[in-house]
Amino acid sequence: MADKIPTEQWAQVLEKTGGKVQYKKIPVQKPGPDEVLINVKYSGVCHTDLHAVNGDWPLDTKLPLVGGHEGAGVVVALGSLVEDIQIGDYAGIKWINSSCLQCSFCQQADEPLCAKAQMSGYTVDGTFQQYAIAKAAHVARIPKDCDLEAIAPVLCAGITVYKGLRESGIRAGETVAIVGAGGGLGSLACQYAKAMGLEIIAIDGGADKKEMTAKLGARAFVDFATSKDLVSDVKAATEDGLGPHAAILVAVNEKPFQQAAEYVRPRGTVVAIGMPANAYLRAPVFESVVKMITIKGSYVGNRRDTAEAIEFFRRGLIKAPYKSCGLSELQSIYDMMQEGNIAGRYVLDTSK
Ligand SMILES: NC(=O)c1ccc[n+]([C@@H]2O[C@H](COP(=O)([O-])OP(=O)(O)OC[C@H]3O[C@@H](n4cnc5c(N)ncnc54)[C@H](O)[C@@H]3O)[C@@H](O)[C@H]2O)c1
Ligand SMILES: [Zn+2]
Ligand SMILES: [Zn+2]
Repeated sequence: MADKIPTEQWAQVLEKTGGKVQYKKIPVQKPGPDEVLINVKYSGVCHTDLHAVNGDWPLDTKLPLVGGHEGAGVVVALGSLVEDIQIGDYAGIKWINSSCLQCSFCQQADEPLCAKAQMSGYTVDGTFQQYAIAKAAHVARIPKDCDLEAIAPVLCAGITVYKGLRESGIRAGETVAIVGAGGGLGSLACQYAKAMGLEIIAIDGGADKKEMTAKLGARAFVDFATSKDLVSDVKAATEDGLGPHAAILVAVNEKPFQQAAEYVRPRGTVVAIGMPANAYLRAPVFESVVKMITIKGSYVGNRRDTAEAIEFFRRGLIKAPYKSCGLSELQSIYDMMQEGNIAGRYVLDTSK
């Protein structure tokens, strides 16, 4: 028997952009006809949640806001139209909470590009609460043999970097630079890249992140804080000195977005994923032309990418480090993240 659904629950609520989150009790919502209610057991904390708190993107959030979009839990209630997922199933709430499923983008499985897409923990309440709602069509299906705590970071970080690696067109045996490799997305990117048979050059700062990325499978580490010439150091880290085949940018500063086009090899691809505030990509036109460089953005993933990213995890290929703490401690995680002091991901236990 499923536990009775309470009418009230613990949540972290942001009242005002730029303020602090407040741990308090709020009502549990009821799912609409095409929605499910999920008892969120664990939620990862993504840097996007911090962008939402700081209000540093050119896109307003709802307010008051319950953030969070890496929620892993158990389905506890179904809307009247929902048939393909059952009470008791494991499910994940990801960034794309819903989309219209009708526009030309949705029809081609580009649902993140849907103009009517709703985003968990941004335009609708997310996973920093014990019970959260999502459209049944969009919730991630999580197999029962997966650990809900460990899989939480896959639901944004994992899907996003898996998609970004695919978008880069890189092939097994080739070399990828992962920029911001010691952070949440970066640590997952190292694991997906390793599982895909890629050589990894990790770029980030500090001894902790160097050690962590080495354990995750990186062959080389370039420290952005101490390197005197980052472009040459990255090129020098490739066997033939020509630079990596692709760069996956998951850093939260602008500078690396202005360096990558200079160190990828001819025909190389730069994939922008991180979204530092007010930042621009920059590339030298002459070299980009004569080296035939591709520069592109990559935004989360669709439902198929979600299923594939989860399958890598289920097969035991994705073991990214995470630290656990209680939902009540979210503000202190934001403070550490702001300073760039988190190696890997934090996962919140919503029962604490
Ligand atoms: N495109 C998408 O779909 C998508 C999805 C999720 C997150 N994001 C964005 O990705 C970014 C990263 O998120 P996260 O949760 O991994 O953040 P994080 O804070 O966990 O990690 C960021 C990492 O970047 C590193 N870094 C900072 N400056 C750097 C530099 N100059 N060179 C190399 N590394 C540097 C930091 O040390 C840190 O390890 C955020 O902007 C987030 O909003 C985008
Ligand atoms: Zn995210
Ligand atoms: Zn649509």
